[in-house]
Amino acid sequence: MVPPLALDIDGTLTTPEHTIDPRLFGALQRWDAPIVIATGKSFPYPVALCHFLGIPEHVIAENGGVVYAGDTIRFTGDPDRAANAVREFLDRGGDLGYGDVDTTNRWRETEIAVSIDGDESLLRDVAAEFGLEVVDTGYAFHVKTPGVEKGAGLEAICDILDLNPSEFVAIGDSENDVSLFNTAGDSYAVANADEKAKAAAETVVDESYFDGTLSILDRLRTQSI
Ligand SMILES: O=C(O)COP(=O)(O)O
Ligand SMILES: [Mg+2]
Repeated sequence: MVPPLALDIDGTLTTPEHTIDPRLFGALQRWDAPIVIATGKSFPYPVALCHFLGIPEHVIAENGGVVYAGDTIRFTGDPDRAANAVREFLDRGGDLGYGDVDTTNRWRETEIAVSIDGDESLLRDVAAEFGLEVVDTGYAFHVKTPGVEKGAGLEAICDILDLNPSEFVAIGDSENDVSLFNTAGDSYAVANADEKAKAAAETVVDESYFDGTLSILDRLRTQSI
């Protein structure tokens, strides 16, 4: 039996060009155990990914702020505080960096993302004043409520689906995956992972991006035979 998976998206299921690696489709469609997609992206992104992969929508979005599985959706965090902090960031000359339509934040419900090119030190100052934290995923800065984490999201999904987090294998690439690694029974970081993710993972593989994830899936499949 292959183990249940908790998979990060950016840096883990993607290519260096930020696109979904097309080999993901075959790899996950053949996976005979629950799969949770756990991301910092807003809710529609992982839902759409599951939908088009043809797998059940077991989703942790917004770094744990939104959890969806079965017929249940759960929200955690303080969206008003995040909105107030970002208003202050903008008032002091900061820029979210996503233009007027801003599809990165348009459907965000519990936290706010700022472009990785944004003013990090201003953002960190303002977030601290509002009692919020900033998570750097390598793809964006996320202004979020402390304690809202992918790991807590995995516990919530397991509660909904009557699974045990210790059965899961987590794969990720950045500091927003550390809590996921600590909650799952086993954990892998791909070679492009940041230092925090590498330090927290049980195993760091030699390959990067989806090459790394595919090598982990092959390894898990072989171990399960
Ligand atoms: O949205 C981000 O900044 C990163 O997303 P990820 O958690 O899927 O890597
Ligand atoms: Mg990632």
